[in-house]
Amino acid sequence: MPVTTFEFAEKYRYQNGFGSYFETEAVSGALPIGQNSPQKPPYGLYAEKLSGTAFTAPRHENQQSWLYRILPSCAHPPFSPAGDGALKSDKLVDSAKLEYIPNQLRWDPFDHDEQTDFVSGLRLVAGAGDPTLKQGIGIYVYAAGKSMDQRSAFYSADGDFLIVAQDGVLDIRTELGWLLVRPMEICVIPRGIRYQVHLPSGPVRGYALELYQGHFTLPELGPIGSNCLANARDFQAPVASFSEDFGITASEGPNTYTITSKFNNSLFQTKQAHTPFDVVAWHGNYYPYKYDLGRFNTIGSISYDHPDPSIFTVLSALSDHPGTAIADFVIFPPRWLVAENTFRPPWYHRNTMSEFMGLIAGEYDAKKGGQGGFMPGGASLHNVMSGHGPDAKSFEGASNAELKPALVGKGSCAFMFESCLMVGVTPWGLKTCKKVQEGYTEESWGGVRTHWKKPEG
Ligand SMILES: O=C(O)Cc1cc(O)ccc1O
Ligand SMILES: [Fe+2]
Repeated sequence: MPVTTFEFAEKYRYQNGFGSYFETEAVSGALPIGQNSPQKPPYGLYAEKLSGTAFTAPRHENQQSWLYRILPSCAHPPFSPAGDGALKSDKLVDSAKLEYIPNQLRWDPFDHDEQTDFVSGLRLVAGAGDPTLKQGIGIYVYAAGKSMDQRSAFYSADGDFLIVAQDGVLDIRTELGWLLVRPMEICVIPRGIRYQVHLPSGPVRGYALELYQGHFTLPELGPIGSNCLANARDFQAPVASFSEDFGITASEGPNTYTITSKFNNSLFQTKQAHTPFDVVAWHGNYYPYKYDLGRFNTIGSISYDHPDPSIFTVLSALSDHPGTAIADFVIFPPRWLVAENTFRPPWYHRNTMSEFMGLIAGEYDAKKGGQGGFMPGGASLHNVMSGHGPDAKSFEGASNAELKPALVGKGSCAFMFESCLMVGVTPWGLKTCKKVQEGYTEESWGGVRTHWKKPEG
Protein backbone atom coordinates (compact mmCIF):
# COMPACT_ATOMS: atom_id res chain seq x y z
CA MET A 1 0.00 0.00 0.00
CA PRO A 2 1.28 3.52 -0.72
CA VAL A 3 2.14 5.78 2.18
CA THR A 4 -0.65 8.33 2.36
CA THR A 5 -0.21 11.00 4.98
CA PHE A 6 -2.98 13.41 5.94
CA GLU A 7 -0.38 16.06 5.27
CA PHE A 8 -2.00 19.40 4.79
CA ALA A 9 -5.28 18.67 6.45
CA GLU A 10 -3.71 17.89 9.78
CA LYS A 11 -0.16 19.20 9.84
CA TYR A 12 -0.15 22.66 11.34
CA ARG A 13 -3.24 22.46 13.50
CA TYR A 14 -2.84 22.20 17.25
CA GLN A 15 -4.82 21.78 20.43
CA ASN A 16 -3.95 24.38 23.06
CA GLY A 17 -3.25 23.81 26.74
CA PHE A 18 -0.69 22.51 29.21
CA GLY A 19 -1.48 19.32 31.13
CA SER A 20 -4.86 19.20 29.43
CA TYR A 21 -6.89 16.14 28.61
CA PHE A 22 -7.18 16.14 24.83
CA GLU A 23 -8.94 13.99 22.29
CA THR A 24 -8.40 14.01 18.56
CA GLU A 25 -9.38 11.83 15.63
CA ALA A 26 -8.10 12.04 12.06
CA VAL A 27 -11.12 10.03 10.93
CA SER A 28 -14.47 10.91 12.38
CA GLY A 29 -15.78 8.17 14.65
CA ALA A 30 -12.37 6.56 15.34
CA LEU A 31 -12.49 7.33 19.07
CA PRO A 32 -14.60 4.88 21.05
CA ILE A 33 -17.42 6.61 22.90
CA GLY A 34 -17.82 6.09 26.62
CA GLN A 35 -15.05 3.54 27.08
CA ASN A 36 -11.35 3.08 26.32
CA SER A 37 -11.15 -0.53 25.27
CA PRO A 38 -14.25 -1.86 23.52
CA GLN A 39 -14.29 -5.47 22.40
CA LYS A 40 -13.93 -4.17 18.85
CA PRO A 41 -12.77 -0.53 18.58
CA PRO A 42 -14.16 1.49 15.64
CA TYR A 43 -12.89 0.70 12.13
CA GLY A 44 -10.95 -2.37 13.31
CA LEU A 45 -8.37 -0.26 15.15
CA TYR A 46 -6.28 -1.60 18.03
CA ALA A 47 -6.50 0.16 21.39
CA GLU A 48 -3.07 0.74 22.95
CA LYS A 49 -2.44 2.49 26.23
CA LEU A 50 0.71 4.59 26.69
CA SER A 51 1.49 5.22 30.34
CA GLY A 52 3.74 8.12 31.27
CA THR A 53 3.39 7.49 35.00
CA ALA A 54 2.79 4.41 37.13
CA PHE A 55 -0.80 3.20 36.86
CA THR A 56 -1.26 4.11 40.50
CA ALA A 57 0.33 7.58 40.42
CA PRO A 58 -1.88 10.13 42.20
CA ARG A 59 -4.49 11.73 39.99
CA HIS A 60 -2.74 15.11 39.81
CA GLU A 61 0.42 13.40 38.53
CA ASN A 62 -1.10 10.63 36.45
CA GLN A 63 -0.28 10.86 32.73
CA GLN A 64 -1.48 8.45 30.07
CA SER A 65 -2.95 8.39 26.60
CA TRP A 66 -5.03 5.87 24.69
CA LEU A 67 -3.96 5.39 21.08
CA TYR A 68 -6.23 3.86 18.42
CA ARG A 69 -3.96 2.47 15.75
CA ILE A 70 -3.92 0.19 12.74
CA LEU A 71 -1.42 -2.24 14.32
CA PRO A 72 -0.10 -2.37 17.88
CA SER A 73 3.45 -1.12 18.47
CA CYS A 74 4.58 -4.45 19.98
CA ALA A 75 4.42 -6.10 16.55
CA HIS A 76 8.07 -5.96 15.54
CA PRO A 77 11.08 -8.32 15.46
CA PRO A 78 13.51 -8.11 18.42
CA PHE A 79 15.76 -5.09 18.84
CA SER A 80 19.54 -5.49 18.48
CA PRO A 81 22.32 -3.04 19.28
CA ALA A 82 22.49 -0.34 16.61
CA GLY A 83 25.47 -0.40 14.27
CA ASP A 84 28.11 2.23 13.69
CA GLY A 85 25.84 4.42 11.62
CA ALA A 86 23.98 5.48 14.73
CA LEU A 87 25.20 6.98 17.97
CA LYS A 88 28.10 5.16 19.54
CA SER A 89 30.60 5.19 22.36
CA ASP A 90 31.80 8.78 22.69
CA LYS A 91 28.49 10.29 21.70
CA LEU A 92 26.25 8.72 24.28
CA VAL A 93 28.05 7.55 27.38
CA ASP A 94 27.25 5.94 30.68
CA SER A 95 27.61 7.98 33.82
CA ALA A 96 30.90 6.27 34.70
CA LYS A 97 32.60 8.20 31.89
CA LEU A 98 31.45 11.63 32.99
CA GLU A 99 34.09 13.98 34.38
CA TYR A 100 33.14 16.16 37.30
CA ILE A 101 35.18 19.35 37.45
CA PRO A 102 34.71 22.57 39.40
CA ASN A 103 36.04 24.83 36.64
CA GLN A 104 33.74 27.20 34.84
CA LEU A 105 33.47 26.02 31.24
CA ARG A 106 32.42 27.71 28.05
CA TRP A 107 32.08 26.30 24.57
CA ASP A 108 32.38 28.01 21.17
CA PRO A 109 29.37 27.39 18.92
CA PHE A 110 29.06 23.69 18.21
CA ASP A 111 29.67 22.67 14.59
CA HIS A 112 26.93 22.12 12.09
CA ASP A 113 26.98 18.66 10.58
CA GLU A 114 25.47 18.15 7.13
CA GLN A 115 26.03 14.39 7.17
CA THR A 116 23.85 13.50 10.13
CA ASP A 117 20.14 13.33 10.80
CA PHE A 118 18.58 14.33 14.13
CA VAL A 119 19.38 11.02 15.82
CA SER A 120 22.91 10.46 14.53
CA GLY A 121 23.56 14.17 15.15
CA LEU A 122 22.73 14.07 18.88
CA ARG A 123 25.72 14.59 21.16
CA LEU A 124 25.63 14.15 24.90
CA VAL A 125 27.63 17.06 26.35
CA ALA A 126 26.94 16.64 30.03
CA GLY A 127 24.72 14.76 32.40
CA ALA A 128 23.94 13.52 35.87
CA GLY A 129 22.48 10.36 37.29
CA ASP A 130 21.40 7.22 35.58
CA PRO A 131 18.45 6.36 33.33
CA THR A 132 18.21 2.83 34.79
CA LEU A 133 17.37 4.33 38.17
CA LYS A 134 15.15 6.95 36.56
CA GLN A 135 17.20 9.66 38.21
CA GLY A 136 19.01 12.51 36.54
CA ILE A 137 19.35 14.38 33.28
CA GLY A 138 21.22 14.38 29.99
CA ILE A 139 22.27 17.60 28.26
CA TYR A 140 22.70 17.43 24.48
CA VAL A 141 23.50 19.48 21.46
CA TYR A 142 22.26 18.36 18.09
CA ALA A 143 23.36 19.22 14.58
CA ALA A 144 21.85 17.71 11.46
CA GLY A 145 21.80 18.33 7.72
CA LYS A 146 19.46 15.56 6.63
CA SER A 147 15.87 14.68 7.39
CA MET A 148 15.38 11.32 9.04
CA ASP A 149 14.41 8.59 6.63
CA GLN A 150 10.66 8.57 5.87
CA ARG A 151 10.64 5.01 7.13
CA SER A 152 12.38 5.56 10.43
CA ALA A 153 11.32 6.49 13.93
CA PHE A 154 13.17 7.16 17.16
CA TYR A 155 12.09 7.00 20.77
CA SER A 156 13.82 7.33 24.10
CA ALA A 157 12.96 4.90 26.87
CA ASP A 158 15.34 6.93 29.07
CA GLY A 159 13.35 10.11 29.44
CA ASP A 160 11.43 13.10 28.16
CA PHE A 161 13.28 15.25 25.61
CA LEU A 162 12.98 19.03 25.83
CA ILE A 163 14.30 20.30 22.50
CA VAL A 164 15.48 23.92 22.11
CA ALA A 165 15.65 24.87 18.43
CA GLN A 166 18.55 27.30 17.91
CA ASP A 167 19.14 27.29 14.17
CA GLY A 168 16.85 25.84 11.49
CA VAL A 169 13.38 24.38 11.57
CA LEU A 170 12.37 20.95 12.87
CA ASP A 171 9.23 19.45 11.41
CA ILE A 172 8.57 16.61 13.80
CA ARG A 173 6.25 13.78 12.99
CA THR A 174 5.23 12.00 16.17
CA GLU A 175 2.92 9.05 16.66
CA LEU A 176 0.39 11.55 18.00
CA GLY A 177 0.73 14.06 15.13
CA TRP A 178 3.01 16.80 13.76
CA LEU A 179 4.84 19.64 15.51
CA LEU A 180 6.68 22.41 13.65
CA VAL A 181 9.45 23.80 15.87
CA ARG A 182 11.31 26.93 14.78
CA PRO A 183 14.12 28.86 16.48
CA MET A 184 12.70 30.60 19.59
CA GLU A 185 10.35 27.65 19.99
CA ILE A 186 10.79 24.52 22.08
CA CYS A 187 9.06 21.18 22.22
CA VAL A 188 8.83 18.30 24.64
CA ILE A 189 8.64 14.72 23.38
CA PRO A 190 7.75 12.48 26.32
CA ARG A 191 9.46 9.18 27.04
CA GLY A 192 8.42 6.40 24.68
CA ILE A 193 6.73 8.45 21.97
CA ARG A 194 8.10 7.62 18.54
CA TYR A 195 9.06 10.44 16.21
CA GLN A 196 10.78 11.38 13.01
CA VAL A 197 12.50 14.73 12.42
CA HIS A 198 12.35 16.48 9.04
CA LEU A 199 14.38 19.55 8.12
CA PRO A 200 12.22 21.65 5.78
CA SER A 201 14.62 24.62 5.72
CA GLY A 202 18.02 22.90 5.67
CA PRO A 203 20.60 22.26 8.38
CA VAL A 204 19.65 22.57 12.03
CA ARG A 205 21.43 22.98 15.34
CA GLY A 206 20.12 23.21 18.86
CA TYR A 207 20.09 21.89 22.39
CA ALA A 208 18.14 19.25 24.29
CA LEU A 209 17.58 18.25 27.89
CA GLU A 210 16.59 14.69 28.67
CA LEU A 211 14.78 14.16 31.92
CA TYR A 212 15.25 10.67 33.33
CA GLN A 213 12.66 11.20 36.06
CA GLY A 214 9.17 12.66 36.20
CA HIS A 215 7.81 15.16 33.72
CA PHE A 216 7.91 18.91 33.21
CA THR A 217 5.37 21.08 34.97
CA LEU A 218 4.62 24.79 34.94
CA PRO A 219 6.24 26.58 37.88
CA GLU A 220 4.07 27.75 40.77
CA LEU A 221 3.23 31.45 40.45
CA GLY A 222 2.83 32.28 44.16
CA PRO A 223 2.12 35.97 44.69
CA ILE A 224 2.46 36.64 40.96
CA GLY A 225 -1.11 35.35 40.70
CA SER A 226 -2.90 33.23 38.19
CA ASN A 227 -1.18 34.39 34.98
CA CYS A 228 2.26 35.34 33.63
CA LEU A 229 5.50 33.53 32.82
CA ALA A 230 4.46 30.74 30.42
CA ASN A 231 0.67 30.67 30.23
CA ALA A 232 -0.94 27.24 29.90
CA ARG A 233 -2.96 28.10 26.80
CA ASP A 234 0.18 28.81 24.78
CA PHE A 235 1.36 25.20 24.83
CA GLN A 236 0.33 23.35 21.70
CA ALA A 237 -0.26 19.64 21.17
CA PRO A 238 -0.68 17.93 17.81
CA VAL A 239 -3.85 16.56 16.29
CA ALA A 240 -3.98 12.95 15.13
CA SER A 241 -2.43 12.25 11.71
CA PHE A 242 -1.59 8.88 10.24
CA SER A 243 -0.23 6.95 7.29
CA GLU A 244 -1.42 3.64 5.89
CA ASP A 245 1.21 1.05 5.06
CA PHE A 246 0.62 -2.45 6.34
CA GLY A 247 0.10 -6.02 5.26
CA ILE A 248 -2.60 -8.51 6.13
CA THR A 249 -0.59 -9.37 9.23
CA ALA A 250 1.94 -7.22 11.08
CA SER A 251 4.89 -9.16 9.70
CA GLU A 252 3.70 -9.47 6.11
CA GLY A 253 5.91 -7.66 3.60
CA PRO A 254 9.49 -6.43 3.70
CA ASN A 255 10.77 -4.97 6.97
CA THR A 256 11.38 -1.46 5.68
CA TYR A 257 10.60 0.63 8.77
CA THR A 258 13.47 1.12 11.21
CA ILE A 259 12.68 1.85 14.84
CA THR A 260 15.58 3.15 16.94
CA SER A 261 15.31 2.93 20.68
CA LYS A 262 17.46 4.83 23.14
CA PHE A 263 17.58 2.51 26.10
CA ASN A 264 20.02 3.12 28.98
CA ASN A 265 22.04 5.51 26.81
CA SER A 266 22.60 2.86 24.15
CA LEU A 267 20.85 2.64 20.83
CA PHE A 268 18.98 -0.44 19.64
CA GLN A 269 17.23 -1.00 16.35
CA THR A 270 14.59 -3.18 14.81
CA LYS A 271 13.01 -3.27 11.38
CA GLN A 272 9.31 -3.84 10.91
CA ALA A 273 6.95 -4.19 7.98
CA HIS A 274 4.33 -1.62 8.96
CA THR A 275 4.47 2.11 9.58
CA PRO A 276 4.75 3.21 13.23
CA PHE A 277 2.80 6.36 12.31
CA ASP A 278 -0.58 4.66 12.15
CA VAL A 279 -2.39 6.27 15.10
CA VAL A 280 -5.78 7.35 13.74
CA ALA A 281 -7.08 8.82 16.99
CA TRP A 282 -5.93 9.38 20.57
CA HIS A 283 -7.09 10.80 23.84
CA GLY A 284 -5.23 11.50 27.06
CA ASN A 285 -2.86 13.84 28.84
CA TYR A 286 0.46 12.23 27.83
CA TYR A 287 1.42 13.95 24.60
CA PRO A 288 4.20 15.90 22.88
CA TYR A 289 3.84 19.66 22.82
CA LYS A 290 5.50 22.85 21.61
CA TYR A 291 5.80 26.37 23.01
CA ASP A 292 6.76 29.68 21.42
CA LEU A 293 9.21 31.42 23.79
CA GLY A 294 8.05 34.76 22.37
CA ARG A 295 4.81 34.26 24.30
CA PHE A 296 6.61 34.22 27.65
CA ASN A 297 5.23 36.98 29.88
CA THR A 298 8.32 38.30 31.64
CA ILE A 299 8.21 39.64 35.19
CA GLY A 300 10.95 41.81 36.72
CA SER A 301 11.87 44.41 39.30
CA ILE A 302 10.13 47.79 39.04
CA SER A 303 11.95 49.22 42.04
CA TYR A 304 15.48 48.02 42.88
CA ASP A 305 17.76 44.97 42.91
CA HIS A 306 18.07 42.04 40.58
CA PRO A 307 15.63 39.19 41.32
CA ASP A 308 16.55 35.52 41.15
CA PRO A 309 16.35 34.01 37.65
CA SER A 310 13.54 31.73 38.82
CA ILE A 311 11.21 34.51 37.59
CA PHE A 312 12.17 33.35 34.09
CA THR A 313 11.27 29.67 34.55
CA VAL A 314 9.31 28.27 31.62
CA LEU A 315 9.11 24.64 32.75
CA SER A 316 10.23 22.86 35.85
CA ALA A 317 10.92 19.19 36.59
CA LEU A 318 10.40 18.86 40.30
CA SER A 319 12.34 16.71 42.73
CA ASP A 320 10.67 15.29 45.82
CA HIS A 321 11.89 18.35 47.72
CA PRO A 322 9.61 21.37 47.21
CA GLY A 323 11.32 24.24 45.40
CA THR A 324 14.40 22.24 44.42
CA ALA A 325 14.22 21.20 40.78
CA ILE A 326 15.87 18.28 39.03
CA ALA A 327 15.81 20.69 36.10
CA ASP A 328 14.38 24.11 35.47
CA PHE A 329 14.22 25.44 31.93
CA VAL A 330 14.81 29.18 32.28
CA ILE A 331 14.98 31.84 29.53
CA PHE A 332 16.39 35.36 29.33
CA PRO A 333 14.22 36.96 26.65
CA PRO A 334 14.15 40.62 25.61
CA ARG A 335 12.76 42.72 28.48
CA TRP A 336 12.74 46.19 29.98
CA LEU A 337 15.08 46.98 32.85
CA VAL A 338 13.81 49.91 34.89
CA ALA A 339 15.21 49.29 38.37
CA GLU A 340 16.71 52.35 40.03
CA ASN A 341 19.86 52.96 42.06
CA THR A 342 20.97 49.40 41.54
CA PHE A 343 23.28 47.06 39.66
CA ARG A 344 21.02 45.63 36.99
CA PRO A 345 22.80 42.58 35.52
CA PRO A 346 23.20 39.27 37.41
CA TRP A 347 25.20 39.59 40.61
CA TYR A 348 28.34 37.56 41.24
CA HIS A 349 27.28 34.31 42.80
CA ARG A 350 27.88 30.69 43.68
CA ASN A 351 24.96 28.32 43.51
CA THR A 352 24.17 24.93 45.01
CA MET A 353 22.42 24.27 41.71
CA SER A 354 24.38 23.68 38.49
CA GLU A 355 23.80 26.08 35.60
CA PHE A 356 24.18 25.00 31.97
CA MET A 357 23.48 27.90 29.61
CA GLY A 358 22.99 28.18 25.87
CA LEU A 359 22.31 31.11 23.56
CA ILE A 360 19.58 30.93 20.92
CA ALA A 361 20.31 34.34 19.38
CA GLY A 362 21.93 37.71 20.06
CA GLU A 363 24.00 38.56 23.12
CA TYR A 364 23.60 37.82 26.82
CA ASP A 365 23.79 40.91 29.02
CA ALA A 366 26.36 39.50 31.46
CA LYS A 367 28.89 38.21 28.95
CA LYS A 368 30.69 39.58 25.95
CA GLY A 369 29.54 38.14 22.64
CA GLY A 370 31.48 37.78 19.41
CA GLN A 371 34.40 35.53 18.64
CA GLY A 372 35.69 33.85 21.79
CA GLY A 373 32.71 35.05 23.84
CA PHE A 374 29.30 33.58 24.66
CA MET A 375 27.88 33.05 21.19
CA PRO A 376 24.66 31.67 19.68
CA GLY A 377 25.03 27.91 19.39
CA GLY A 378 27.68 27.86 22.14
CA ALA A 379 27.23 27.03 25.81
CA SER A 380 28.57 27.46 29.32
CA LEU A 381 28.53 25.37 32.47
CA HIS A 382 28.83 26.81 35.96
CA ASN A 383 28.68 23.76 38.13
CA VAL A 384 27.69 23.38 41.78
CA MET A 385 29.36 26.18 43.79
CA SER A 386 31.52 27.38 40.88
CA GLY A 387 31.66 31.17 41.15
CA HIS A 388 30.55 33.26 38.18
CA GLY A 389 28.90 36.52 37.18
CA PRO A 390 29.35 39.36 34.72
CA ASP A 391 32.69 39.51 32.93
CA ALA A 392 34.92 42.49 33.74
CA LYS A 393 33.69 44.62 30.84
CA SER A 394 30.01 43.95 31.56
CA PHE A 395 30.59 44.82 35.22
CA GLU A 396 32.32 48.13 34.46
CA GLY A 397 29.65 49.00 31.88
CA ALA A 398 26.76 48.23 34.19
CA SER A 399 28.17 49.87 37.30
CA ASN A 400 28.69 53.13 35.43
CA ALA A 401 25.56 53.04 33.25
CA GLU A 402 22.98 55.77 33.37
CA LEU A 403 19.97 54.08 34.97
CA LYS A 404 17.26 55.07 32.54
CA PRO A 405 14.71 52.48 31.37
CA ALA A 406 16.48 50.20 28.90
CA LEU A 407 15.37 47.37 26.69
CA VAL A 408 17.89 44.54 27.09
CA GLY A 409 18.35 41.59 24.86
CA LYS A 410 16.51 42.90 21.80
CA GLY A 411 16.55 40.03 19.29
CA SER A 412 18.29 37.82 21.78
CA CYS A 413 17.49 34.91 24.03
CA ALA A 414 19.77 32.95 26.34
CA PHE A 415 18.49 29.99 28.33
CA MET A 416 19.57 27.90 31.28
CA PHE A 417 19.09 24.28 32.29
CA GLU A 418 19.42 24.66 36.07
CA SER A 419 19.67 21.47 38.10
CA CYS A 420 20.07 20.49 41.73
CA LEU A 421 22.42 17.74 40.51
CA MET A 422 26.16 18.04 40.02
CA VAL A 423 26.69 17.80 36.27
CA GLY A 424 29.50 15.76 34.71
CA VAL A 425 30.91 16.46 31.25
CA THR A 426 31.32 13.75 28.63
CA PRO A 427 34.60 13.02 26.82
CA TRP A 428 32.91 14.43 23.69
CA GLY A 429 32.00 17.64 25.51
CA LEU A 430 35.42 18.09 27.04
CA LYS A 431 37.70 17.00 24.22
CA THR A 432 36.28 15.50 21.03
CA CYS A 433 34.13 18.49 20.11
CA LYS A 434 37.18 20.80 20.42
CA LYS A 435 34.99 23.73 21.43
CA VAL A 436 36.03 24.33 25.03
CA GLN A 437 37.38 27.88 25.34
CA GLU A 438 40.72 27.61 27.10
CA GLY A 439 40.84 31.24 28.16
CA TYR A 440 37.27 31.58 29.43
CA THR A 441 37.87 32.28 33.09
CA GLU A 442 40.93 34.50 32.66
CA GLU A 443 39.26 36.50 29.91
CA SER A 444 36.06 36.96 31.86
CA TRP A 445 37.26 37.63 35.35
CA GLY A 446 41.08 37.98 35.24
CA GLY A 447 40.61 41.67 34.51
CA VAL A 448 38.02 42.34 37.23
CA ARG A 449 39.45 45.50 38.82
CA THR A 450 39.94 46.18 42.49
CA HIS A 451 37.79 49.16 43.53
CA TRP A 452 38.31 48.78 47.26
CA LYS A 453 39.06 52.08 49.00
CA LYS A 454 39.84 51.74 52.63
CA PRO A 455 38.24 54.57 54.60
CA GLU A 456 40.89 56.88 56.02
CA GLY A 457 41.46 57.23 59.73
O1 LIG B 1 24.66 32.98 35.85
C1 LIG B 1 23.89 33.40 35.00
O2 LIG B 1 24.24 34.19 34.12
C2 LIG B 1 22.42 33.04 35.10
C3 LIG B 1 21.76 33.89 36.10
C4 LIG B 1 21.09 35.03 35.74
C5 LIG B 1 20.53 35.85 36.67
O3 LIG B 1 19.86 36.94 36.28
C6 LIG B 1 20.65 35.57 38.01
C7 LIG B 1 21.30 34.41 38.42
C8 LIG B 1 21.85 33.58 37.46
O4 LIG B 1 22.48 32.45 37.81
FE1 LIG C 1 24.37 31.92 37.53
